[in-house]
Amino acid sequence: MTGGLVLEGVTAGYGSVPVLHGINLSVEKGSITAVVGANGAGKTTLLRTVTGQLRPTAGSIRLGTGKDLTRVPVEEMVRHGVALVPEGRGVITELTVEENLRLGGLWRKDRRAAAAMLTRTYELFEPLDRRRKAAGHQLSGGERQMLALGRALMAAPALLLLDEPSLGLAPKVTAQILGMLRRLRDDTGLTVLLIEQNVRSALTVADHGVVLNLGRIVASRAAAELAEDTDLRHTYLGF
Ligand SMILES: Nc1ncnc2c1ncn2[C@@H]1O[C@H](COP(=O)(O)OP(=O)(O)OP(=O)(O)O)[C@@H](O)[C@H]1O
Repeated sequence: MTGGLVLEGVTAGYGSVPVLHGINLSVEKGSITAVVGANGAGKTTLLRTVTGQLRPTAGSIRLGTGKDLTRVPVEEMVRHGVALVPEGRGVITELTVEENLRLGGLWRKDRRAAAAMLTRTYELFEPLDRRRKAAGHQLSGGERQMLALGRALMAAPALLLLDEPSLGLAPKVTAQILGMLRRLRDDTGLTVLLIEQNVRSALTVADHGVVLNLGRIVASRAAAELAEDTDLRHTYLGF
């Protein structure tokens, strides 16, 4: 397996209280991995640790390129090809769609590449193309999620991390957003790590599924297989 992202023995937490205990996880390059688990399982903590908002107290986090992310400051992550779509979406509601997107590509020195990426983003997200001049606060929940995704893609990441993209969205809109992730994976070979409460949707879109329980990985399998494992669903996912 080619690692898009590899975690080895990662332990992390808040203050002296560990939340994640020796996490080993390999996200295959060009695939979508969903991390699911009950409330408090440690999903958000895992994402915070990969993105450098929290420092692991043990273990390592590496990209497939070999780049060691373990001590990379959060603001440097984007330069190493790591982009986060945060929970609550992080769209700047006072700015227009286009201004938000341009912010995502701001750090890139190559202005022509950034302009090309903007065109590409509008091709991918047709609803955003129609609402270029609309302010963030005028958008629907689904459009905001699309904008957050588009903004992250403006950085041309190799690894995209998403925190609860379905939060507050109608099932149809969730399916549309998650369908876009699949298209992106197919078109660009993007590696995706997805944290979701919505287990069914997540395992439908993902190639691989990981179940987290009390800060430990208790299952790591093909997503379709996990979705069919009734015992596992009852024990760890509550349905
Ligand atoms: N900032 C914090 N300080 C201290 N403890 C925290 C903090 N954030 C989370 N925790 C604790 O870490 C554990 C894991 O929380 P985390 O938010 O990572 O879980 P989660 O799986 O994302 O759950 P949820 O879906 O409810 O957000 C919980 O016991 C939580 O109380």
